[in-house]
Amino acid sequence: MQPLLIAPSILSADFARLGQEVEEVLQAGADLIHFDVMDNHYVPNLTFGPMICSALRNYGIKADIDVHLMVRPVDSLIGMFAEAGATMISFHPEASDHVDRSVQLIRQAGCKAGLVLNPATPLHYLDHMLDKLDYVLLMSVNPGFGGQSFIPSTLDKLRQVRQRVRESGRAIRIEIDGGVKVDNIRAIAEAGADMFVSGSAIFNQPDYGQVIQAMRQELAQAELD
Ligand SMILES: O=C(CO)[C@@H](O)[C@H](O)COP(=O)(O)O
Ligand SMILES: [Fe+2]
Repeated sequence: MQPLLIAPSILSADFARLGQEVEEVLQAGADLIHFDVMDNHYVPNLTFGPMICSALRNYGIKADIDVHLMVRPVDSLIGMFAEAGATMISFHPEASDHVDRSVQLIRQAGCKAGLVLNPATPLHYLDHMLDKLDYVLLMSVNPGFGGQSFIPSTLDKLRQVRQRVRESGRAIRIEIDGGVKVDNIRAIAEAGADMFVSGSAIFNQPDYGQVIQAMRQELAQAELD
């Protein structure tokens, strides 16, 4: 099992002071930054693009930036985000006409590539792709908004993804995104996730370090295979 990583989603940060927010959450113990890109087309919300990513790099942020593309089409944004400083890029297979090509573009751009599965997206999207992916991002809410509740059936799906990853024999990370909090993170880890996106549970509290530490304490008690 690889180290368990906590990735705060800046969707719930204070955008008026984004650089400081990212700096603070990293100082509070976060491992990397989750960057939700929404286009008001693939999902019914609109957030930020590559310019904000490069602004964070120019501000001095050195941590991995995990770009979660909720956009259609996908390919035209990949190079722009890589140039802007993204180190990981994931996309939703339903939003790409050529999933394998999109993954190739991400890897050619020097980033880690992830495929995102919505709550109702079947696992067969992983067929023929697991050998080319660096991570699978499993949505535990429907994409588009922060602050939603974790969909409980995701735990079973997570166990199935973990089994597939195990069978692949590759060190593919499994990231979970949506409704992750101190009180469910341990069960999520036990079901097979090793990277945890959390937005509102961290940024809606005054002390980010306290939440991240509480999450790490829960993770330390998880019974992992
Ligand atoms: O991709 C998304 C939502 O579409 C997420 O990354 C959310 O931003 C997570 O926020 P919380 O559910 O943790 O508040
Ligand atoms: Fe996300």
